[in-house]
Amino acid sequence: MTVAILGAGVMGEALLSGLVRAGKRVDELLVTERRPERARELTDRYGVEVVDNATAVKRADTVVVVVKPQDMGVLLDEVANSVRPDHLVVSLAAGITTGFIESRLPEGVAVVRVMPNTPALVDEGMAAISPGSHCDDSHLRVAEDLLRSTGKVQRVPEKQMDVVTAISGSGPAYVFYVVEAMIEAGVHMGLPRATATEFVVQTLVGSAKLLRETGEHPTVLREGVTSPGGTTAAAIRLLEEGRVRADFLAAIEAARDRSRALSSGQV
Ligand SMILES: NC(=O)C1=CN([C@@H]2O[C@H](COP(=O)(O)OP(=O)(O)OC[C@H]3O[C@@H](n4cnc5c(N)ncnc54)[C@H](OP(=O)(O)O)[C@@H]3O)[C@@H](O)[C@H]2O)C=CC1
Ligand SMILES: O=C(O)[C@@H]1CCC=N1
Repeated sequence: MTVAILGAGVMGEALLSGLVRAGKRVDELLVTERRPERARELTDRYGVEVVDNATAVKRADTVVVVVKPQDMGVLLDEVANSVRPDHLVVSLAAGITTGFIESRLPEGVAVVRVMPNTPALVDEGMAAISPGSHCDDSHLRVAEDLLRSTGKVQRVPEKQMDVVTAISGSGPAYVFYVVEAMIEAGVHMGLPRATATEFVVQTLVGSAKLLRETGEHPTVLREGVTSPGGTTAAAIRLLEEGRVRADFLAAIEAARDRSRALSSGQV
């Protein structure tokens, strides 16, 4: 089965590299890119063939579109004539609905909407997938197999996609933001940057593993760290007074609203 990835920037390359790591044959992969230097880079790195969008679609069974939401309309118009009824089109674009994609393609084409995230680069991705109106279970299974090469995959109703985008699609950025803040705090108080980075990153990895392996609620794990009258309680008190929890809610609502706005074509 030949898979074409249209637009191999950050997320397209994450999928491409995951498929290659998972043992997908490179001669069953095609990539498209606008800039020749980027195309050369991808060929050098993965040995993958880079072609134009129409050629990629014609030669592929599954077409994965990974351009920015703002570029989707133009790209779909460009390839619509090359799309066949037996194609599966998989979109990784934030906000863009399966209805929007179906309306730009020939009647009856199966479309799956996916929201991946960048930990896919290290096979720890979390992807949500939703079927369009012409999808059956076999289409969803093809999309699941593709995404499983980069981490976990879960089916969700499309109406949940904007929230999922705000939580797990954008989520790594929130985590990196907290990591940055913790490293800066260490440096501010005199730790060498390399030392602060090592301590914060390992704390993050260890905490994530603890959450996953124990299955405990985060509140229980936090209580385990928070000794009565101790250091953690002093820090958490400040975070609560700073309304950090309320800010997270407002920030994630803003991301959800932005995803909704992208679906209605707002740039
Ligand atoms: N980055 C992330 O964490 C996540 C991204 N996504 C989604 O993935 C999509 C891509 O995002 P991301 O990878 O970050 O963005 P990038 O800008 O890194 O990648 C998009 C790529 O598509 C190329 N491109 C644009 N138009 C065309 C075209 N007509 N033909 C061929 N190639 C084209 C761009 O080329 P050029 O450089 O010339 O513009 C660029 O290399 C978005 O829709 C985003 O919502 C989803 C989840 C997470
Ligand atoms: O910021 C964005 O719009 C994309 C979608 C989710 C993560 N990055």
